[in-house]
Amino acid sequence: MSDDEADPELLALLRQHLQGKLTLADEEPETGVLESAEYVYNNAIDVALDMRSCKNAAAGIYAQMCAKEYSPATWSAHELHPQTKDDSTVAFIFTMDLLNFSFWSEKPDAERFAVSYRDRRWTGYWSLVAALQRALDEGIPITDSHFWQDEEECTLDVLKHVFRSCTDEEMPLLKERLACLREAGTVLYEKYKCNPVNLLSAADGSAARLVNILARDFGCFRDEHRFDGRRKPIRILKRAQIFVADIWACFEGESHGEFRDIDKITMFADYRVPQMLNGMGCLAFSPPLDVAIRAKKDLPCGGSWEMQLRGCSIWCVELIRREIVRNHPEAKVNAILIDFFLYDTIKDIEAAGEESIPHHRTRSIWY
Ligand SMILES: Nc1nc2c(c(CN[C@H]3C=C[C@H](O)[C@@H]3O)cn2[C@@H]2O[C@H](COP(=O)(O)O)[C@@H](O)[C@H]2O)c(=O)[nH]1
Repeated sequence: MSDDEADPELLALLRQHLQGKLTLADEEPETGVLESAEYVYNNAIDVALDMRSCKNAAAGIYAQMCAKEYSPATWSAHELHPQTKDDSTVAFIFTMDLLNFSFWSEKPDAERFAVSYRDRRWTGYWSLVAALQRALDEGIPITDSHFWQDEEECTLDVLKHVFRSCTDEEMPLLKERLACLREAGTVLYEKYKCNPVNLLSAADGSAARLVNILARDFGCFRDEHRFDGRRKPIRILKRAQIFVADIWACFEGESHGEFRDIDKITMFADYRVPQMLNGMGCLAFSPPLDVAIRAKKDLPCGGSWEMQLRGCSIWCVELIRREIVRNHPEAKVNAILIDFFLYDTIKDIEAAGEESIPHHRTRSIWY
């Protein structure tokens, strides 16, 4: 066959494709979060990454993760997380990550919102998990999407009871939490036979596809924002991603937790890990931003400062992950496990009263 004659087989394939008979295998989906994070990093002026500190942090993080044997199994080691591995656990984690936002308080520790459960006083993220477990113990079907839709049963007062505090401070954004449950109940009823397990089936083993399904079908998971005049929204998708990560970790990568592309999940842009990254010298703040954070000023949701904090944190953990993998090609480490480690570590630092800077203050349903 001379050079200018096309391969007959290729021609046949092309003809079939043009006739719509040949559907190329579904492109593996991307979430667009890492692309968004890199864009924010490249256009940030109030948040920067210190590469030397990122390299040093990578070595330290990897050493400590090895010493603590961080793995997906670490997730279930937390006494409040569900221990069974079945459909009810998927419903629990879905409920938890629908409401997994904004626990911070300006009150002193003794007066801040706290949940009393199993003879302990739980604050922050753990107050959410404790309140859900307590509700189930009390026979309230808080993880059942039929309950979320029942406006007679699932009222704001019932939610206030579920999340009742052992102090005078109420859980923040209770009305918004009820709205999240209502919306999720409706979407699950309309599209997923009322069962969050059907979301996993729709994702067909792809973590990225599951994140995209949550962002497409549930407004309360659509953590996307304008930044720096860019037409395409910046995708952060923190609670959609942490839902996938929690399922993956809880089921230790098997059954409901089996995702062939789990490493596409990024760090979860919350208000704790940026605090940790700054404390390690990896994230640097401009003087005005540094002053605002230390003064515990409100950073408006979707504002430039807040978007730079969230986007640069995602990119920072990605660079730390790449540095770890470059030095340890055999490492079973991804952005999820690095993130879980950083969150748990900043919580230990906070418990010891050794934070070097307060976490930033943005009140929102996104994180
Ligand atoms: N980036 C990131 N953000 C996380 C977590 C977790 C808990 N995950 C558990 C599961 C496995 C891990 O080992 C953890 O034990 C909660 N958060 C977020 O933090 C904020 C709560 O802060 P505070 O009020 O101080 O508790 C709030 O936005 C919440 O959504 C995480 O892991 N990563």
